[in-house]
Amino acid sequence: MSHSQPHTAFPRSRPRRNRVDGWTRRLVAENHLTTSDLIWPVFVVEGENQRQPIASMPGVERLSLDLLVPAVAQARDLGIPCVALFPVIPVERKDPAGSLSGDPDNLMCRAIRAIKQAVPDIGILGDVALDPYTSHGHDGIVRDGYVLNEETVDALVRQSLVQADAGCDIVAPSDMMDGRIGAIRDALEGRGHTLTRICAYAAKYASAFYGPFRDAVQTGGLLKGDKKTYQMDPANAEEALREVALDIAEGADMVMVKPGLPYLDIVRRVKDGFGVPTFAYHVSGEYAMLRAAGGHGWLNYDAALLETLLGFKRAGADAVLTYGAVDAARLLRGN
Ligand SMILES: NCc1[nH]cc(CCC(=O)O)c1CC(=O)O
Ligand SMILES: [Mg+2]
Repeated sequence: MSHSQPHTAFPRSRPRRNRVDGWTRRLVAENHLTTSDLIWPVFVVEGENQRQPIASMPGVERLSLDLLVPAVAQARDLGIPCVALFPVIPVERKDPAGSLSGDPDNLMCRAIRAIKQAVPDIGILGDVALDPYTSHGHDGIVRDGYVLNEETVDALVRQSLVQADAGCDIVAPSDMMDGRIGAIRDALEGRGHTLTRICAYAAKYASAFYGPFRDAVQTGGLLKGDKKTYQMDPANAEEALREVALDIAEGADMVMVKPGLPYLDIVRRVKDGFGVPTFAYHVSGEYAMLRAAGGHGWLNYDAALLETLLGFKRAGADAVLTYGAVDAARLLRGN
């Protein structure tokens, strides 16, 4: 390309030179998004041949085990390294203590075993929290309106052990109780699960962006009040670093920041400050916003999704949980 220049006052530095064609842009790209950066969250329901759409999450479905297993195999074929499992528990199986969470034959454990048997080469991240199982929708055992810490940790330990026994590769406590990482780590070691990884939702904020997820797992209607006595205040950043430091000291192998886009500053500070594997959760409300705008033709969903995910990488995330993982993997592979 040649353009005539006025011989006065031309810029010697032209950053646009490195943007002039596709191959140069590729050559100088600082960050890359690959299928290896994706964790795909999926919702599991009881029954057979169940494929239930979720109104607030277009493109996402609750799947029964018989349909989940081939979907996970497809994700594996697309190069996605890991799936995150979330069970949808019928309301009549819920109780105030979330007892079903510790049952070795609950839906979650059956899903883990079925996937491990049929698709052994994909990682399974099992969410550890009581909210799918409690009749009040809180992530713990409630007394006098307060979620009890130690009683809840005991339940989370049981839940982690049944999931690890079922073959879960990564247990991921998303509850924000204090001290649970250490308790779970000790229990896993005590049971010989020395290689089970713990991904700590270390900096999880009390967020409005979880709305569609609560539709998906049908806890929204049950939940009274909010989760502000255990999930973090969106105003705080230094506190997130203290939370991460605690979870690493207690034995976490990976840490999660959640939600994603409004908290990219936290992702960057965690990565720079600790250098540990750092994941970010592009949560249901963030996904719903892209889908809604895309559905109206107000933006291009595919392009906005890839740009969003690359933004997570640029902020320092090693992997991103996103409901758009399969879409992104297809786009990255050009099919
Ligand atoms: N243990 C609860 C849990 N695990 C994952 C999400 C939200 C994920 C999303 O919005 O995509 C939540 C919601 C909550 O804290 O109420
Ligand atoms: Mg904590």
